[in-house]
Amino acid sequence: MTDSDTPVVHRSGHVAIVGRPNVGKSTLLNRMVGQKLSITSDRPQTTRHRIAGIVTRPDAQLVFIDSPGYQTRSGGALNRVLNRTAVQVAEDADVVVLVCDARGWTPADERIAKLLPADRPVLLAINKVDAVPEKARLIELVNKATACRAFDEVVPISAKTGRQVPLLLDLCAARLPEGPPMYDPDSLTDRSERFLAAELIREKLFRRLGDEVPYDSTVEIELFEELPKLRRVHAAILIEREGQKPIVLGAGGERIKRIATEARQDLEKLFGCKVYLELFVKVKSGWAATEQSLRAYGYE
Ligand SMILES: Nc1nc2c(ncn2[C@@H]2O[C@H](COP(=O)(O)OP(=O)(O)OP(=O)(O)O)[C@@H](O)[C@H]2O)c(=O)[nH]1
Repeated sequence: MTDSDTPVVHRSGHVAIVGRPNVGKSTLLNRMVGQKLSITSDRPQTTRHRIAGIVTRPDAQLVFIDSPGYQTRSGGALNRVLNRTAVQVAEDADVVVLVCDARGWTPADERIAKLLPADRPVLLAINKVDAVPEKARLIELVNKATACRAFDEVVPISAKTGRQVPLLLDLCAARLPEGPPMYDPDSLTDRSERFLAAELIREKLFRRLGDEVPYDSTVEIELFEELPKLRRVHAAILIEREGQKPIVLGAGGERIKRIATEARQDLEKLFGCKVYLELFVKVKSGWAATEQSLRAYGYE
């Protein structure tokens, strides 16, 4: 029998990436898809939306869904919505990747592990192994994790360096149901350019302002014009109070200018064309207070 006689099995399906805040889910998604789609920062809970990153290979199409980090402490409406989205993401997927931090298995990891559906493959990705040189610590973590639930596979990875990420990708692909691709092979995400623009601006905002960023601030795209070789974007950074404005603007507007420049450069790379970005600050008091107003901003 020659290779060409071998029946070609094609697999496709959804892979949920879940885990507590800050373990590196977005970094992993970006690494797998090879493009900057999901925002990353040192600040927990910067991911608030489900984002599909799509990997198309000859044998499989994997549609990754990034979820907001599970917030295991109780909180306001924003946290309730984030938690609901995260559980739902896992339940909607064919394969679940639980990401934890190699530096330690925490009670929060344990609670999330137990929330995950029992009737589909769950893989444990122990991320940031580059930060833990001692093997004994990893073994201890594996023992703790596997004592709390069974995993289909346990894979130590580094989303940052890419170590063992291809293996994780293969293990996910092998567990998807047989079927044709669900998306065009050229697409990287089911999110619109408009959505990605808001996410990238938000990432720059979080990075530039660190702990100073007003926690509930978000970004609203007020204009998104798609021209043949140009995108014109007007975006507002929404803050809670007038008093927070100087923090975002910086002295002489220098901070917001830098945020805009960095976001524009990333957007130009992502869209492959020139981007005119106008960024401004708006006070929108009480936007995070109700689930209804969250829905209005696209939080499911
Ligand atoms: N050393 C190391 N750091 C990593 C690795 N992967 C991610 N990080 C860092 O961990 C931090 C959090 O990464 P994110 O990808 O934003 O984490 P997340 O889980 O998506 O966070 P939330 O959006 O809060 O749920 C960032 O500073 C990353 O650079 C890794 O493999 N090694």
